[in-house]
Amino acid sequence: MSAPGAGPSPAPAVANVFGDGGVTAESLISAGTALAAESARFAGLGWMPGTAGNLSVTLARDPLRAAVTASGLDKGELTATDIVLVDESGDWVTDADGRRLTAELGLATRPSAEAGLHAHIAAVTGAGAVIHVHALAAVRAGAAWPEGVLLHDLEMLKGIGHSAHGEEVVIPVVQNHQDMRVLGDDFERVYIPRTASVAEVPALIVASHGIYAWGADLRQARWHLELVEALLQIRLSTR
Ligand SMILES: CSC[C@@H](O)[C@@H](O)C(=O)COP(=O)(O)O
Ligand SMILES: [Zn+2]
Repeated sequence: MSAPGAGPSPAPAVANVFGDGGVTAESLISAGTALAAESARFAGLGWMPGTAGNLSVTLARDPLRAAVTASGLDKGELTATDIVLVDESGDWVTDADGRRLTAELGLATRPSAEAGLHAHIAAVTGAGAVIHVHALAAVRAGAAWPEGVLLHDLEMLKGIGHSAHGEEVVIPVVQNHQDMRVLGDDFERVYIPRTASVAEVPALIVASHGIYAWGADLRQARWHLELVEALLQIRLSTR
């Protein structure tokens, strides 16, 4: 209990279960609240038809811990507890006795089928949040340019860290696969990390499926997603 005047105690970090990065029950539920709100936004845009799409927030690194949306739910109707805490492989985090966290915190019981790719993208890029939707322009562009979608001389490229003029930017495309380890390897093959002279492209098209976008936090991931989808719409309509 808190001493008088000391304010409420912080929620305890359960190191064995959450990892050593300071993940707490409080931060997990706060992530779930943000993921539900963000998910409703994309469902409203028609980018998550049926139960399509999933989102994650990175909560800790070394080892990686991410809150990912639960599988098979209507992504326009998520609540703060419709999430699962996963590790770097996208698997459920368990405590030292192999027990899952769900009962204590009232969390969902099945992580997104694509949690493995979320965790992989977060690990490789350092992203704080990853969003996956089934937006139409991404799927159309992936079909039109399976080797990657070339963009240049478009103002909105500035919003994903590139120049509006004189730079060729490729949104990578990988083939769809149900095994997230295969998709993760394919992602690494096409991902270009940021260097002093080259800016990262914070998005990946999965052909015949949808698009992943990421950023330092949920808001930046959303901006990247919306901008890339808009850029792809322009590319398709001006070819
Ligand atoms: C409605 S089919 C879409 C799924 O197969 C999948 O691609 C998807 O985006 C949602 O999977 P989920 O496991 O609910 O996170
Ligand atoms: Zn999907």
